Amino acid sequence: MTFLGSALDILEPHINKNASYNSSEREQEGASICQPGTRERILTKIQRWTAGEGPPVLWLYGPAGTGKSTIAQTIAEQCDKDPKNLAFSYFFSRRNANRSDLTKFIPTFAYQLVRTVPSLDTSVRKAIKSDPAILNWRLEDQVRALIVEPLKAVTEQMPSMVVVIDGLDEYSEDDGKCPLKYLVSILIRVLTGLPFRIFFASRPERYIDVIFKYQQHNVKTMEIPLSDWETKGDVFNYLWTELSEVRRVKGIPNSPWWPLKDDLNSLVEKSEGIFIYASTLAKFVGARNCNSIQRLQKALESHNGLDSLFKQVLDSAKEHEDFQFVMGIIMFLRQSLSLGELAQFLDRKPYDLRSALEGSMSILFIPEEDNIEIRPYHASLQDFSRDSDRSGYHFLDPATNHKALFNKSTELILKDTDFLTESDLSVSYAYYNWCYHLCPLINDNDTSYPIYLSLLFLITDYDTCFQYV
Ligand SMILES: Nc1ncnc2c1ncn2[C@@H]1O[C@H](COP(=O)(O)OP(=O)(O)OP(=O)(O)O)[C@@H](O)[C@H]1O
Repeated sequence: MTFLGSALDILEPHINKNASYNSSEREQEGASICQPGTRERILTKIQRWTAGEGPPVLWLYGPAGTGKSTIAQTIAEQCDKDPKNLAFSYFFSRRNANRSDLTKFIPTFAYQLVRTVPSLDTSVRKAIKSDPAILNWRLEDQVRALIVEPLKAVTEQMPSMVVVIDGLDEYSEDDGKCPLKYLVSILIRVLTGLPFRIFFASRPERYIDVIFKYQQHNVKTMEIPLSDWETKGDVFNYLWTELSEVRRVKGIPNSPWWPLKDDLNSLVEKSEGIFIYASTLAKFVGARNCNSIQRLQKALESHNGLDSLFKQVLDSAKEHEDFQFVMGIIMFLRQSLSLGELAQFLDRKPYDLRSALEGSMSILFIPEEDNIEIRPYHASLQDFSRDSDRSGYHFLDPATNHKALFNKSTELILKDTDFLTESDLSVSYAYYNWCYHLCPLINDNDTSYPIYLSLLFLITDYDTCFQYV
């Protein structure tokens, strides 16, 4: 290795050029910043944090497609302007596995840091010159040699700088790669003693939650759940701006006004505040060479555009052997149950359910408390799961699932020695809904159903029975 030139020249062959907020790969991915008029409150909160308010670590988390990367992109861009205090930005990507290669992570960090603080160039260069193998060292030693020591060597007063790391859930540990928890904990442990503020963003996966909750170095983390921030108004503004642009570009006449405010409101309702729905729709309606007015009408009449997102999440969630069963039960329950009630209903432990559903936390709300209901973030997940044309091999068969629910209900009722008690909500669910789950099975030739039916007629309330039979 030659040492002519600056630290940037030496590091350049060893960095990942695709992962920073302003890489061309990010541009090709369609990375954008938050449209003006959207996300104002949450951006203000994060801007206050970048300016020094609150603990040095921030974790923004939220369901799939709600706009986390767009917020991370906005913060990275803002910090890279005035005052220029972006130390490093790194966007992991599910689609671009090259970004999970951590051998380039710290050299990329050092490279970007030297760009922000040119006076670090000499000490970084010296460090690599003293031992060129640094670039192959383990992560923690690389951070110390390429970031911590050079920062200690500069005499100038360092401003507080921001590190933006997006998509922790998109980092893949496959092929024996360094576990995510090491990466996060090394960064937190080593960097928080320095003038860094670290912004992480990810989906609300349990394994990531555990990393932040149980990290061992007592560094406080500010957690921002994206679902706590109302987005319908933002999605309305977004659609309004995007479709007004479509009207302008396509020369759609102003009278009658297009799009109608009522139509936009219906679309906002359909989106349930999930940005990816709105951005998919805007692309669909605004595509070149199409009749945008007809397309908008079609979008209003059709199901929404979250199917590919559902498939992506379900593909990995179904790896848990119990996932399909528990998911089927949740999708076909007549009314939602809390996690604890559902566990009782299925004669499982709450932990078993959490574990079975672990991979689906970005489309299903899995509460931490047992007394809170499990629910999909987007109601269309149910329609999707029940429609084989949309869901393909993620289709949940109504007969199989109603049968499972009916069987569980009968088991509970027949075991209920405290005849007709309603003290336990899972048993109460069984009493009130066994018939609802039986009805779709009426043509099923399983001979036990007539027997169950007559038994249950005897023990449950007749009004409920006759309502459905
Ligand atoms: N505030 C916003 N203004 C404009 N567009 C937005 C905004 N938020 C999100 N979008 C658009 O919505 C889509 C989804 O956003 P984004 O990728 O940021 O979501 P995400 O929560 O990071 O998704 P995932 O969980 O899949 O990583 C993108 O096309 C993005 O451009």
